[in-house]
Amino acid sequence: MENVLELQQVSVKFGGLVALNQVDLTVKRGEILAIIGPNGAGKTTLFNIMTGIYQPTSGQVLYKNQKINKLKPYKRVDLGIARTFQNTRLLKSMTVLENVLVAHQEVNKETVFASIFSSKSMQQKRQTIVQECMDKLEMVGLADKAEQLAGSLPYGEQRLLEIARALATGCELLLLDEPAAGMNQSEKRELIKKILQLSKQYHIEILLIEHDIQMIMEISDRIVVLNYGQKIAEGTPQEIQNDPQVIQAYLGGEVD
Ligand SMILES: Nc1ncnc2c1ncn2[C@@H]1O[C@H](COP(=O)(O)OP(=O)(O)OP(=O)(O)O)[C@@H](O)[C@H]1O
Repeated sequence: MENVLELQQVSVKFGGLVALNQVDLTVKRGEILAIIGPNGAGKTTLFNIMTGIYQPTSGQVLYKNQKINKLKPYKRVDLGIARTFQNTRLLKSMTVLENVLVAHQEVNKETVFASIFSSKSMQQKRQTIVQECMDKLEMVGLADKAEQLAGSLPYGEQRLLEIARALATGCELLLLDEPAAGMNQSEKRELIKKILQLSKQYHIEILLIEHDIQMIMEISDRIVVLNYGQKIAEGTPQEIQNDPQVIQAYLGGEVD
C-alpha cells in the first residue's frame, strides 16, 4: 500500500528530554491509524512534527514521498495536512457555516476575508465556496445546523464542527487529537460513525490520538504504541490487543 506520510528515524529533544526517539512511522493510503500511549509518551509531539509546529532534531518527515521537514505549518496545510486540537477552537459567536467559511482554503488565501463577500464579481466564487463548506458540514452531519451559532451546539457537535473546519482546508490527511475527549457515549457513537465514513466513503486518511481504547480498537486499521518517546509496538487492533508488552504496560485490564 502507498505511503502517504512517513516519519524516518525521527527524534525530538527538548534540552535534555528526549520526547521522540528514532521513531519510524507510516500512514498508508486509505487507513485509519491510531497513536496510543500513556501521558507524556510523545503523541502530541508527533502531531507537532507532522504539522510543522516543531522540526525534528534528527530524522525525516515525508509527505507523498516529498521531504517536508522544513515546511511551515501553513505550507503543509496547502499540501493537504490538517489537524484538530484537544480543545475546540471555534468562533462561538459566529454561525456554524461561518466557522467553516473562515477555515476554507480559498477564503484563507484572501487577505481581506470580507472582500470576497462584498465584490459583485466574486458572487459566483462565493457561491462555490459556500457550497463546498455546506458539503463539509454534510460530511459531518451538521448541514441542517449551518445557521445556528457555533457556541449553541452541544459539545459533541462542536467537535464535529472542528472536523468540518479541518476538512474545509482541502485536506487529504486529517490528524485528530483526542477527538472523543469529553464526549458522552452517544456522542462517541456518532463520532465513530463519522470517522469511519470520512475514511471509507470520502477516502480521507486519518491519524488519531485517542485515550478511549475501546473506540481505538473499533475504528483503527492499525495502531502504533508509544512509550517514553519510543515506538514499542505497531499492528492491527488484534495484534496490539494480544501484545503482552502492550497489555501489561498500557491497556491493563481494559481490553478483553
Ligand atoms: N515544548 C516543549 N518543551 C519541553 N518539553 C516538552 C515540550 N512539548 C512536550 N514536551 C515534553 O515531551 C514529552 C512528550 O510530550 P507530549 O505532549 O508529546 O506527550 P503526549 O503523549 O501527547 O502526552 P498527553 O497524553 O499527556 O497529551 C513530555 O515529557 C513533555 O513534557
